[in-house]
Amino acid sequence: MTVGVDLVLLDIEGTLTPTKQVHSVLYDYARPRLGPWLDEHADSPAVAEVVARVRSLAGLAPDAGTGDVLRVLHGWMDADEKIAPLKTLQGLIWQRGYATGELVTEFFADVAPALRAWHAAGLRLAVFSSGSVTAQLAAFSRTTDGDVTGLFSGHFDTVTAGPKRDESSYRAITAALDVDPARAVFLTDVPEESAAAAAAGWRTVGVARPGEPYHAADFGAARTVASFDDLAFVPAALLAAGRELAAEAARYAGLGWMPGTSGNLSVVLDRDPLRLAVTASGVDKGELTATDVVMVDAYGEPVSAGVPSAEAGLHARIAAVAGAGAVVHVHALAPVLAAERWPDGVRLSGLEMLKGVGRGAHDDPVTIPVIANGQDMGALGDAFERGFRSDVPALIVARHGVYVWGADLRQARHRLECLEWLLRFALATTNDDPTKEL
Ligand SMILES: CSC[C@@H](O)[C@@H](O)C(=O)COP(=O)(O)O
Ligand SMILES: [Zn+2]
Repeated sequence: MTVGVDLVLLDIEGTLTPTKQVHSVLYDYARPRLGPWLDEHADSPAVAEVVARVRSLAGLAPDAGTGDVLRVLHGWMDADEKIAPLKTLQGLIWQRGYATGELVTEFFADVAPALRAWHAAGLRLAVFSSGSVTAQLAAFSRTTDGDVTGLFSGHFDTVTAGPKRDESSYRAITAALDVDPARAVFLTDVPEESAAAAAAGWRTVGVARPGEPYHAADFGAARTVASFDDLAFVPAALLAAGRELAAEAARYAGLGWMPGTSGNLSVVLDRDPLRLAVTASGVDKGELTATDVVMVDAYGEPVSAGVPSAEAGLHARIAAVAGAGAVVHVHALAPVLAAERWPDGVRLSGLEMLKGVGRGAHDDPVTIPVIANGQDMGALGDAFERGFRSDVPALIVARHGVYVWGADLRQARHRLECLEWLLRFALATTNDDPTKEL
């Protein structure tokens, strides 16, 4: 099932990394270093604050010595208490471990490819872990899959967001990231965390990995997966565009303008950088579903999963040059016949329907440019740009089809329907004298 979301929030332990890694590798690394760290950094304000908070939380005397503080810290660690001053201290120690290369984060094998794919598709990624933000950044800077810090646009811990089983923490994250929780998903292996996020309006997926402590946990109504391979996330806007493109393509197919698998449609998702949602290649455009859509860049190259239309490069060029919000390409017959009759451009005048392609009045003529067909979209794009006029929203590719664009799919459709009518009229009224121009 493909889910449209804008943001993926991730738990770490048991979700991205094996739990044993935290319990044996990281805790074993931190435990013997806690005491020396307190001694070595006694002058550091951060450490002084940690010590003061431990004394107060554990009910120690305000001047209790390092030995007493250390005993409390070790007790919390043994009980796996996620208490903020302990987490802060561990974070500092781990940070040095990652910096020196003594520690390397081991992700589950399915994690890094999924994170990279989601990020490449334009999803925002963020982390919510009981490990401190400092520890999170350090852990992601040195992983079995390299430095992945660049993939994340937000880090939250129990200090910056609140307890992980508390609904308000997820509301705080929603506010901090300025995201609609209905378009955000939280992945965790702990059912209580999943429930708290769901109560705050988030989508949730339970991660029940084989061999992990919560592998048999009950996530209630939430979907559960054993691996990120089972998750298909696409940007919510891409899925919505796919739905719109599929409905639009069905209309054109119904008109007989998309024979076989011909034709393709696109809408602009973003201008900076340019991103378009374009129909998938080689499929019957009358049978498209919302997921038969691919995000492409300014060159028509895919930036999400799937194979985009072979003509995506021309769509992107038209969107960039004309500032169009939607581009449609169909293999209706009239435009191709018209280009055959008037290969230097199809001049149309004296018809009320011209107002449907952006002219001011019936006596405001227009010439639809014609370019030669080819398989190189860069060359087609250059030819389009040479003949481009900002007040002509159409292009005929000889012996191929027509491109029409507009602010959105509806405007492009209205223009295409009117243009197709004009071209049929032009052909029918010049049949006796094919050299005649309207
Ligand atoms: C009948 S095949 C036509 C294609 O070669 C092409 O011109 C077309 O319009 C559809 O290509 P597509 O890659 O499916 O978007
Ligand atoms: Zn085509």
